[in-house]
Amino acid sequence: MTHNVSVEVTDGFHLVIDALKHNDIDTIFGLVGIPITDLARLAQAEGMRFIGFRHEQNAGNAAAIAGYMTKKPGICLTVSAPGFLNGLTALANATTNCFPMILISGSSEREIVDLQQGDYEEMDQLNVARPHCKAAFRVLKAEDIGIGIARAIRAAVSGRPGGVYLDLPAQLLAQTIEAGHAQRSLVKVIDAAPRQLPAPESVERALALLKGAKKPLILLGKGAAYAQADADIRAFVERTGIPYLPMSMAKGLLPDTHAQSASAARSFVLAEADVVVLVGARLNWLLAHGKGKTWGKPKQFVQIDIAPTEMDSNVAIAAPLVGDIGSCVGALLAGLDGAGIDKPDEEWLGAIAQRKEQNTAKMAALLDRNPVPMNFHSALRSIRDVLKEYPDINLVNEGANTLDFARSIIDQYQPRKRFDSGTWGIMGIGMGFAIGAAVTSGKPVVAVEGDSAFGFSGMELETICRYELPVTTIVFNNNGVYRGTDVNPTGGKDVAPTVFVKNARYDKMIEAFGGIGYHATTPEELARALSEAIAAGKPALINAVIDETAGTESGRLTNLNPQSAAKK
Ligand SMILES: Cc1ncc(Cn2c(C)c(CCOP(=O)(O)OP(=O)(O)O)sc2=O)c(N)n1
Repeated sequence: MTHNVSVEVTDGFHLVIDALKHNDIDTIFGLVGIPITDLARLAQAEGMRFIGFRHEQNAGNAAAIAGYMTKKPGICLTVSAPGFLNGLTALANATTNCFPMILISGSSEREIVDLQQGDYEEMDQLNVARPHCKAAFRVLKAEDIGIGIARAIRAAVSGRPGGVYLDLPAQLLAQTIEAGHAQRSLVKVIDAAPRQLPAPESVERALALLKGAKKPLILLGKGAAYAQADADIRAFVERTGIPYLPMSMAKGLLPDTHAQSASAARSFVLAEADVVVLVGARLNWLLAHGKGKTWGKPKQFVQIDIAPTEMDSNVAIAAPLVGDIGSCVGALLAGLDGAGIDKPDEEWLGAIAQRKEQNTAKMAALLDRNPVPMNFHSALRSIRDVLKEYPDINLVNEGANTLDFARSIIDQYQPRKRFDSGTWGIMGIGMGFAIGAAVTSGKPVVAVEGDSAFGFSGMELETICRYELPVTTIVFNNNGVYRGTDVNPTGGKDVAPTVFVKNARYDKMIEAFGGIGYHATTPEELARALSEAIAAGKPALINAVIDETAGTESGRLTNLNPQSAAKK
């Protein structure tokens, strides 16, 4: 006689969801399709949030900014090949910016891909991903899903955070596995991003260098914001009395109105400082590689970074401090009293104050003007004055002139509230970051967008409306990329490469999805619309008409454009 013993089984679909939830991950950003539609349905049915997008790059950007805000990897889920490739830009950008995220894509079976037999959406995704992310893994057996998710989480957040690719062939999801065995295969990641303490001698060396400094400067990078060591970083700045300069996404670690902020004297302090403490700021193109006329006189650098190989990347580092930023800053603070470091010279502080006063007066003169139509400055003054009333607002910002001017005009008062084009200067992060920030924080978001930049992700207005997110998008509409005045030299029918439809009404776009559209032609109209939109807490778009002649090609990066011989 045979006995039918029923064995409870589960499958790969359920195991992926169980493994994510087992590690306290509650949200997936993605775009459904073969073979992951049912995975998205199941995630939602099992109590996770699945935020469905209109393009995978925006879902990836939302996952990346969620990782930056929480220090837990954001999850992006896509279909194979084209969907994976659309997500790959966001994965690469996350890795470049050190945002922890995991791109999970369905894929074709190995035996078909490796024989190149022409499967539906066939691509060797694991090998395509590898050069563009921090780590990449593939899972072939259901019992390995738990360890695969664990490896991806640890790789994304440990050491220097970044993007991780996890390849899930379609048949893995349908694989069945005995339920008890499945449960035992789950892995809860313990201490995913362990503290990495600096060597005592490195701390002493750094403090000794600071002791000898006459014109010290602290430079805060977005790594300092990511570290969530806000109190210690503020204490280090305030106890040393050293002037500081925040990179754009580090703004708000101390309020931009802080007396020690040297932002209004940026060029002066970079050129004149003698010892510079880099806190989670890499000496890449954003800091002129630490050399040349931007940096003027020879400097000595203290560099705090979690990656030892970051040291000497561009210039010699006199005092490398390798470890996680919280541990490094904490060690400096602990050694401060015993190091006998004096407050900076009054002459140095006075020179900075004078330069700040001069530059602030120049900016005030620009901001006080009220040209018709608006220019970047009058529009940004209006936004600045409204946002002053919302110190915890999330601000997304991209464009060329819109990015450059907003960075110095709109003050930040709290850390991890400004999200922008970052290390790559990438366009297209706008709506993805806005959705990621709104879903992650549950708080209002204002996205200040160049009209070209907005165009990269504008279809996500429907996503914002569908989830009723408190996102107000302000489109700086100057009729084109950088500006709207270029002309086709041939006189032909085609407009110039940088010009858009004149006087477009982007506010009508959001109305198509039930959002609130505003059309603003003056700073007063802009301020009124912005205040109303934030108070309403609903999806809104303000079409801000900006003088089409106001832009500069490539904003402050004009010098990066190669000059064609014909132009010389
Ligand atoms: C993905 C991508 N494509 C193209 C660019 C080149 N680019 C582009 C296309 C910009 C848009 C500038 O136009 P805008 O209207 O957004 O901004 P402003 O009007 O504020 O100058 S800024 C910039 O560097 C980029 N950085 N990233």
